[in-house]
Amino acid sequence: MKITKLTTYIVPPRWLFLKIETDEGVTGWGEPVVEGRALTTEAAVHELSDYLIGKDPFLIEDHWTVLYRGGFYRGGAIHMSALAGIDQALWDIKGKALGQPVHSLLGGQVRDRIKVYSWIGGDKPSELADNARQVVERGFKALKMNGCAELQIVDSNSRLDKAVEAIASVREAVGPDIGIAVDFHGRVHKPMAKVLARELDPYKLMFIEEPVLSENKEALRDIVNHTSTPIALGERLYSRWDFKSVLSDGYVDIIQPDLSHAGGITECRKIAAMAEAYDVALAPHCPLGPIALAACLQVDAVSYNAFIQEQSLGIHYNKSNDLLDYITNADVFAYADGFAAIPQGPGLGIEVNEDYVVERAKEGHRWRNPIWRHEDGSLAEW
Ligand SMILES: O=C(O)[C@@H](O)[C@H](O)[C@H](O)CO
Ligand SMILES: [Mg+2]
Repeated sequence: MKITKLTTYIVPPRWLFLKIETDEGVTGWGEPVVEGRALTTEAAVHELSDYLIGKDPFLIEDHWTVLYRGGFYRGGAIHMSALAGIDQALWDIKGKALGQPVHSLLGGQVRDRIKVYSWIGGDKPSELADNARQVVERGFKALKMNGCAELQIVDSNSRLDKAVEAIASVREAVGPDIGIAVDFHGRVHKPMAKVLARELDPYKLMFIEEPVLSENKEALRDIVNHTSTPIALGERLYSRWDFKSVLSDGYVDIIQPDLSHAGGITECRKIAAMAEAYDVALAPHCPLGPIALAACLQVDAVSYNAFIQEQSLGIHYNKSNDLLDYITNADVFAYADGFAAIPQGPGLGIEVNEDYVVERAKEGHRWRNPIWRHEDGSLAEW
C-alpha cells in the first residue's frame, strides 16, 4: 500500500482536518491543529507531505522518526501538531486496513471506559453554580472551570477572594462527590498562584491545571508547598523531551498531553508510559474535534495511568454539537454515567462525514483567541 495524497480542511469552529489517501482506497483522518494557528499548521502538514507521498503507510514509527528528526529543526507547537495529525491518520489507515481498532494494535485495551469531564462557564458565582448543576444532571461526574479572570502578577485580595468565591459556589452546588478541576490557564503568575492554590485547598479540587505556565515550571516547587491539591499541566508541551524534566522534577501529579499537539498517538503513548514510571496520571487535553477525541480514547484505552478525558461536546467553544456533526456514527461518543466507552470500530473508530467536511471547509474559520488587558492597560494572559 502506498500513500497517494494528503488533503486538509479548515473547518468551524476552529479546527483543521487532514485526509490521507492510499492507492488501495483506504483513507485515514487526522486533526493537526493549533488553536488560532490553523493556517500555519496546515502549511507545515503540506511541507511534511513531500516525504510521505509514495511511502508505505504501515511504517508509522519510521515515518514519525523521519518527520521529527529528519528535518534538523524540530519540536514546538506547529511542527508537533502537524506531525500529530499525520500520525493519527496513519494509525487510522492501518487499523482500517487490518480491521482492528488502533488500541488493539497498541497492545489491547486495559479499561472498558474512561471518565470524562465537561467544561462549565459563567461570569457570576450563581451562573457557574447553575451550569455546574446542569452538567451533573446530564450525568457528568466531573467538570472543569476557569480559575480566575485577569489576575495581575501581584493583585488585590478582593480579586483573589472573587476567584475563591466562584469555586466555593460550584463545590456547594455539586456536593462533595463531583470532581472539580480548576484551570488557571497559565494566566496566574507565581506570586498569586501560591496564595490562590492555598486558599483553594478546602474545596478538595480534582486538580489545578496550569497553575503557572509550563515555561515557568520551576515555580511549581514553591506552589506545591502551599497546597495538597494535585497539579496538572502539559497542554503546551509537545514531546517526550518537553515532558522529561516535568516528570523528573516531581511537582506535577497529572500530565495533559494533547493528542493533536504532542506528536499524535505514537508520541503520546510514549509520554504516558514515561509518566507511568513516575506514578503520574494521564488526562489527555482535548478541547478539539472528533478526530482528536477519538485519538485520545485510543491512548486512554491502553494507558494504565489514564483516569479522565477532556472533551468539547457542547461546551463554550462549540455551542451547538459541531463535534458530532462531522461524523456519521455519533453514538461512538455517547456518554453513560459520566464515562465514555472505548471505540471498537476499525482505525480510530469514527466515520467522518466527508461531504459535510467539504461543505463546512468552504466556510472555513479564522478563529483567534481573545486579547485581554489588565486595568492598567498591559496585556493579560488569556
Ligand atoms: O484546558 C483547556 O481545554 C484550555 O486550556 C484550552 O486548551 C485553551 O483554552 C486553548 O484551546
Ligand atoms: Mg487548559
